Amino acid sequence: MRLFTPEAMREADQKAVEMGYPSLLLMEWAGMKAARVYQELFGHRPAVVLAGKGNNGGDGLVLARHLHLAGVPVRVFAAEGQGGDALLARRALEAHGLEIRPLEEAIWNREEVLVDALFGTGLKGPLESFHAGLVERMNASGLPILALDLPSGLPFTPHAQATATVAFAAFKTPHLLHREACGRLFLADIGLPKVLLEREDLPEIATPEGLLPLLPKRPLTAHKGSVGRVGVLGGYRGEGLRYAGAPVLSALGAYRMGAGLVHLVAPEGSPLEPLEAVFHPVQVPALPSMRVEALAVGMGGGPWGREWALKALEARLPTVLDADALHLEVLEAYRKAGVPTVLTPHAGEAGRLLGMSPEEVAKDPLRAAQTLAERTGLTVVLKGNPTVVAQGSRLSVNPTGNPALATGGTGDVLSGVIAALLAAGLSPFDAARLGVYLHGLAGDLLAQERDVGLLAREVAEALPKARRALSESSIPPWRTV
Ligand SMILES: NC(=O)C1=CN([C@@H]2O[C@H](COP(=O)(O)OP(=O)(O)OC[C@H]3O[C@@H](n4cnc5c(N)ncnc54)[C@H](O)[C@@H]3O)[C@@H](O)[C@H]2O)[C@@H](O)CC1
Ligand SMILES: Nc1ncnc2c1ncn2[C@@H]1O[C@H](COP(=O)(O)OP(=O)(O)O)[C@@H](O)[C@H]1O
Ligand SMILES: [K+]
Repeated sequence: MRLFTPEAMREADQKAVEMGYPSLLLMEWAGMKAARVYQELFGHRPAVVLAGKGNNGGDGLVLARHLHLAGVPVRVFAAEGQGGDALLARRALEAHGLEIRPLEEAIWNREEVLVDALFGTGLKGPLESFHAGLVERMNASGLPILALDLPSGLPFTPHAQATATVAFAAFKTPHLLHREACGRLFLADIGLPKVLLEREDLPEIATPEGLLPLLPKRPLTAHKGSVGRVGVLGGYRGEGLRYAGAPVLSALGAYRMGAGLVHLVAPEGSPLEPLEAVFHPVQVPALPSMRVEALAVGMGGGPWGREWALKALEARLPTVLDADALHLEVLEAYRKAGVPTVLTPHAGEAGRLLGMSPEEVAKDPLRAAQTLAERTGLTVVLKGNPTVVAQGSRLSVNPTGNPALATGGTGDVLSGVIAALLAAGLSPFDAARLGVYLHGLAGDLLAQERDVGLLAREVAEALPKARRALSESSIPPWRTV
């Protein structure tokens, strides 16, 4: 599945029309599907539809007609001056005898649900004056808001803060970059010819269907030496073993992701955990002899991070470089050596590598991840919401994960997860996108019970359940209607 920009979506719509597909059908399906979601979420609770004068407003007018036909009480406030399909939608609604009042008179009461059909992909620049005020009034109402296609105002501020959003035909960038404003996500197939949605040049959204074939299989004859062995190198002696837990969490991530054996190389005196690991206490960063197929390097390494990474490079094995191992000259050495490498920076670490502030990175994570991948020639996992995986010109945006994961050590777990998948034979890009998806899904499963107060080790423990959920496709990140 591809992530569309508003422009790419407009192109697809235009091409559909050129192919002979009537745009009015798209609008009809959009409004009808959105009405179906409305009823699923709110039943017969009365609706107030707020419609702009473009096609997004047109979708709202179609929805109003379908709700009316289904017996849901509807009041409609619409901007004046519709043309094209939106005008036809208006006439069709009027034909049913529904009164359409001017948008300026929009008012609602406590029993109602607001349908935001003000602006979709056609918005140019931030909302101002009347529209800004209207959206702020909607948000302050405390009423549920169902946004059609996009919460109006996105990607700018102010914007509607939706309870749920029905995206039409495909997800667009704001759905994933401003997930918080969208509430629950629904994806509505509106009958757009499928070929128009196959755009290899656009970033992919990682989906359960796309990732499932990547899950390493475990044959009956599997043994601990055949399913992938991981070496974890990290920790730092100088500050009284302050981050001694980081490599342990990485080892847990690797085991819970299915590694057959995990070797833990850490400073002398580090905790001998997890019990299942093979321990290699060292005086200084070193690469002991061990039979492994992939490495996770740098967690809790502090000033030792650089040395850990340079020592690890001697193994010439697929490697995950995390945290303190992330230095430009280290990355250059890995690129030169041609070692399959995944780096896992958060916005702060990526910003340091790119010479940007963390805020600039977070503002456009797709571009930041791609720039870092191009500059280093390696596979980049830019962690955050959303996490973005980049390699060369390939970009994959991850839809799982939630703020419950914002707690110390969850990134360490992720490095072990990706290393386990590398050890199982996946390519860096596949190990990264599958690992990130399952790690986020583990967090989502836990957040169903508790949305704060998670421990990183619990995220590791939830990984097998996430793996099961993926193979049964039982926890989709959105609903398709
Ligand atoms: N074939 C299609 O094109 C389809 C489009 N659909 C809907 O159409 C939407 C896109 O429709 P449009 O391209 O008409 O655009 P919108 O309806 O999103 O908005 C366009 C209108 O907003 C005004 N506007 C833009 N920026 C503004 C600003 N900052 N402040 C105030 N007014 C502003 C424009 O002058 C125009 O009147 C999609 O999001 C989707 O909801 C659906 O009906 C499905 C099919
Ligand atoms: N708000 C959030 N939404 C989704 N995922 C998040 C959020 N906050 C943190 N995470 C995830 O949690 C992990 C945190 O990693 P990191 O910052 O390296 O932590 P640490 O160094 O403590 O292990 C990353 O995988 C990140 O994507
Ligand atoms: K909208």
